[in-house]
Amino acid sequence: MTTIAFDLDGTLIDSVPHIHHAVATALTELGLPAITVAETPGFVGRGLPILCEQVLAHVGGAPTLQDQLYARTMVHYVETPSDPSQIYPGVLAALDMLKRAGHRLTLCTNKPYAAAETALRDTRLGEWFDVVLGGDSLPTRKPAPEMLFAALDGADPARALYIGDSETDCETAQAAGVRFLLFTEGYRKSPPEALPHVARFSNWSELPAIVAGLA
Ligand SMILES: O=C(O)COP(=O)(O)O
Ligand SMILES: [Mg+2]
Repeated sequence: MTTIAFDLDGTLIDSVPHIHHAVATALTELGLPAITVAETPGFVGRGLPILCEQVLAHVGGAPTLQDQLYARTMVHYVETPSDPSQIYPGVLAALDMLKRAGHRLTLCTNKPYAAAETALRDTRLGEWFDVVLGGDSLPTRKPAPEMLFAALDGADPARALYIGDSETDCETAQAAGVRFLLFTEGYRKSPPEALPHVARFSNWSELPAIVAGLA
């Protein structure tokens, strides 16, 4: 049995439309210009506090509005249903095969826990994971390694795997001493070669065989 940790946004779910809706609605409520869908991936990956800080700078809003933007975005994050059709193709079959192979599946996302919980509930992805950790579950968030350590629950990091889409995930895996697998269709900013990984895949149907070769 291998403990496998998964990232959420840009890895299991193409959540940019949902995130964009929440942030753009919150910006409008605060009387600020909205961001576009195309701009949104550039703000995703380091958690909601950093997203709010960067979005405010981008639209020319006062930094003092950060707490309000966070609070309003959270309301829409939690109240707006997540669409199960935004799960990347092949994710459910891959999770099913990995679970049947006896692996322990866990989730490590920088999305605030309440928003992750509702997304996992709406998409029914939640039932696959033994442990779910969000960006505010611990005093630190990714790329600090504590979230991965907590998901491993004492298992040897060197025997575990972490699957994610971004620079943040790669740095987290490196900090924790966990092998990193890169899903290439998410919200990465740099080329795949720039992110050290033991394997990469663009289609979830490839993952069970990759894991079988590494576990
Ligand atoms: O909320 C974020 O910034 C990113 O979330 P993720 O860690 O699931 O990619
Ligand atoms: Mg991600």
